[in-house]
Amino acid sequence: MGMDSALRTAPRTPRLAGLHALAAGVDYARYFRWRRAREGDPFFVRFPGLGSALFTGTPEGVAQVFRAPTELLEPPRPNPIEPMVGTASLILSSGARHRRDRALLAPAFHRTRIRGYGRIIRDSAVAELDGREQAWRPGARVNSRTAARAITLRVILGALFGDDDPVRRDRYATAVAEFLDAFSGPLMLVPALRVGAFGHAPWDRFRIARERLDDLIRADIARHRAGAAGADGILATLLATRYEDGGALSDDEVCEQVRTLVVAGHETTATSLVWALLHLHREPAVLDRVRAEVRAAGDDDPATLAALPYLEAVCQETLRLHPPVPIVLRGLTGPLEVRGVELDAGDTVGIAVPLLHSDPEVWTDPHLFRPERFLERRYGPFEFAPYGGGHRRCVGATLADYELRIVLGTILNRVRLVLTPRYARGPMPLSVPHNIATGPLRAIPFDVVA
Ligand code: HEM
Repeated sequence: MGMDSALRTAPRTPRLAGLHALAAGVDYARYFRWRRAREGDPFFVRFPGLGSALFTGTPEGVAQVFRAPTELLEPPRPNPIEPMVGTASLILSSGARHRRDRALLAPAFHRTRIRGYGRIIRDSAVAELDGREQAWRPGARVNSRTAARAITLRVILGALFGDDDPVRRDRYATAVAEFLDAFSGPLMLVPALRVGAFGHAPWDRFRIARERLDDLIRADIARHRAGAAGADGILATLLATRYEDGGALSDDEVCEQVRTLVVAGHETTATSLVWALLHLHREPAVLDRVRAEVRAAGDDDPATLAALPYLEAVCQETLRLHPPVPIVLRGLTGPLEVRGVELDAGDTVGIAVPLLHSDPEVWTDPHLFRPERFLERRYGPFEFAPYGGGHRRCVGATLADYELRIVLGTILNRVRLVLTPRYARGPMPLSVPHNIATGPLRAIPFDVVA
């Protein structure tokens, strides 16, 4: 049975599909909960212009998808983020090509290499706290989104290029911000809008911003090829590695992989830092406990911070309640059954991560921020999946985990913050899509008190 014949509970008319898409766009987590409450799991969601997907958010359904034979699963097409990352990107390649490129990229993200990035991560956090005309001095108000983005961009650039050149950093910061801002929600979800209009359409602005970023990346590739750059970064590894048949990535392919890593490795981690800081400063008992653990560790040695169990639990609980990538999609190349629904080649299946992370069968008081749960029990890969799963699980997961703990630990060690009253006590802000990741609707301000 193909997807259409199984569409028993899906919105059927374009008008309804549009309303559903709107509801999902305004508050996707609530929309998912509403569908689960109304129809159970799994259910279909139709995105105008992008097609339908069967969504599941139960460990059983997730296991069926992540355990399916790899040749059955590929990235869905058309893909909302294709213009951002490009078709050569690891995120969008499939089959033998994906296997080959993943094998090429994975060593740069291996546990042993990640430890080497610890110093870059700590220094990036310290530079943000100490630099920029003492933006974090007592009495100052800090925009946590801007600060977190500055730190995570610095980390990924340091990991990519193996050094920290302030001129290049500034150029990239501007180009990446323009690029991300130019890729609006409508451009992502409505492919029909991806047309130019003599340089004035949103699509034109996006392409110009992408070209600007690519110019910077191509200049760095040329510098590396000419031997004028360090050999420690991920870029050097990408350029030096050869496939089994002796072939190598072309400059254009390297450019798309680098653009992918900048985009995938920057906003996701930044948004998690903001949510973690927000929760900690709304929950004094949790903040006290994690700060005591960090202080007792004595200094901000990166490896020590990364190994603190309660700090790790805080980061995991943040990723549970606010998975930055709330939807993980697969296009099918053949038949697959997901919780009793038979899907076929050409169909799309999705994991609704917020549902999985709030499944009452798995999580006690799922709506509460309670890091202790991660110390009391181990959760399996089909219960807790902020990094997706199977053969396409996030290649940067180890780096991201390491980065979250070190940056958060460094901030907690060095400054005392308070939330403005609106965020200290008011309702939690809505989570909305920002480019490749989701994050709080508004920037969350903190006052520095010491
Ligand atoms: C908190 C931070 C992060 C989160 C929550 C996150 C989440 C994800 C998720 C859910 C996927 C899709 C997995 C799937 O389809 O099963 C993914 C893929 C990916 N992520 Fe991350 N990510 C994070 C940080 C990073 C970082 C730091 C990098 C690199 C520097 C990175 C690079 C990638 C790449 C290249 C893929 C595509 C992997 C593939 O298709 O083989 N991510 N990420």
